[in-house]
Amino acid sequence: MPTPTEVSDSDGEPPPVWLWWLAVGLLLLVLVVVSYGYLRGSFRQASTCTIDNVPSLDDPCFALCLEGLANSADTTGRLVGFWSEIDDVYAARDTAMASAEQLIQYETYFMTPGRRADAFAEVVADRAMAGVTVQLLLDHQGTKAMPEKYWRRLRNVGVEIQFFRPLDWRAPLEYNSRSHRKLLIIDGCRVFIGGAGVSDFWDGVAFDHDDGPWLDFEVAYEGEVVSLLQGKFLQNWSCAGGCIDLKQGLHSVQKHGSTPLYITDNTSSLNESSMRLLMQLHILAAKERLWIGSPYLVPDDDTTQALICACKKGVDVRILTMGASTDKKMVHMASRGLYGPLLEAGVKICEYQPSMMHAKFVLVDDGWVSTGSANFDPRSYFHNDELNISGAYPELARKVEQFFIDAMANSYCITHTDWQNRSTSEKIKGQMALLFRQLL
Ligand SMILES: O=P(O)(O)OC[C@H](O)CO
Repeated sequence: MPTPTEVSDSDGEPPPVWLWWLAVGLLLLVLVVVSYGYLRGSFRQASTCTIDNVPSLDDPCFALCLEGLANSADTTGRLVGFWSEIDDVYAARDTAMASAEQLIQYETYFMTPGRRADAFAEVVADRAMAGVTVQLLLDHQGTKAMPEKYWRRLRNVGVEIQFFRPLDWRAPLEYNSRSHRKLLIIDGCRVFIGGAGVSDFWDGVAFDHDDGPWLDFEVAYEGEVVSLLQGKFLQNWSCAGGCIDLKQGLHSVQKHGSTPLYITDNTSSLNESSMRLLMQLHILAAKERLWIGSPYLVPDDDTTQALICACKKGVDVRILTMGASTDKKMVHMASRGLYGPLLEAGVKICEYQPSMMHAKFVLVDDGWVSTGSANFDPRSYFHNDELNISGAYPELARKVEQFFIDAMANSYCITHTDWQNRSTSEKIKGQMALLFRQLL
């Protein structure tokens, strides 16, 4: 029988040094991630947003609520285009840019190298060489995959380029707040607003299960709304270091033939959110129908309660969102973790199957519609700069309605039983992702 000393000698080999380093490295990594989450407010108690007695959409007080509560600008505009096939979206933008005579202003979040970025470069370079002022305002994080030589080539032909909020070591946490807007303005008189970045991702090439073009759409307006959006563009352009030259913009445009519209923009703030108030007002004003499109769906508790409340009132509440085709699996897991109470209350949640669903919209009752860059998640509510245009616009509502119906035909609507029976690993992943809910 071995003595205690003999046992200790044979089993007590110290772990190899590399294992210690690995453990220390992992510990540090966890510390950095948790500290980052902590400093960004990931574990904070989310501020509440409960609203009672929301006026109906046809009550003039609803518009006042948008203006006063959700900081929305009251304007007018005419719908001049709607595209829901991704080739058509890029073709419409490229054609409009190619026709510009004085000024192209473009603010976007996401770009990657590829044929879409090449086509974009070709058209803006061509216009710049023809003497058109081209101002590109690019989110630094969302466009970081683009090589420096791409921008150099554009700058060399006179394109003005500013990056929104590059990493600054003196304020590194600000890097979390991005410009998520997608805004193309042509000659100060036509604006394009929609979900698509400038990337081959939208052709469905980048991820597993992504077998077709992404589902998205683009809307174009003319009228006074363009001047106000130019102002929004110039605010961020100036913040990013660009000069505001009013010689070429902010034309006063006739209101004749236009429809009232409301522009809601959101800037980063952990305490308040115009976008959340906008969405909450829409949800609570609905009487018959509330159809929502959002790829990233991480509703806070008050939004969930408002959706449940709408269901209880008899409103037809349906949400179209992404399924297994996703560029952000963690967000999808977090979303699914939150489906339960909504499904139980009767909210229809349908995941688009053929490819990534990326459109962002809210359709309320017969003719009210809101479209733009905002998702239903804390990132759009509290961290990013966003832009949505809303209003009673039956012509646009019909188009978004058809888009929604077509998408639903290719979606799987999850039942409460499906949700309860999801795998243990999905439940665990969902809970892990939700630890960082406020940052998603
Ligand atoms: O952030 P979104 O909604 O513009 O989506 C961009 C995607 O993350 C690109 O992968």
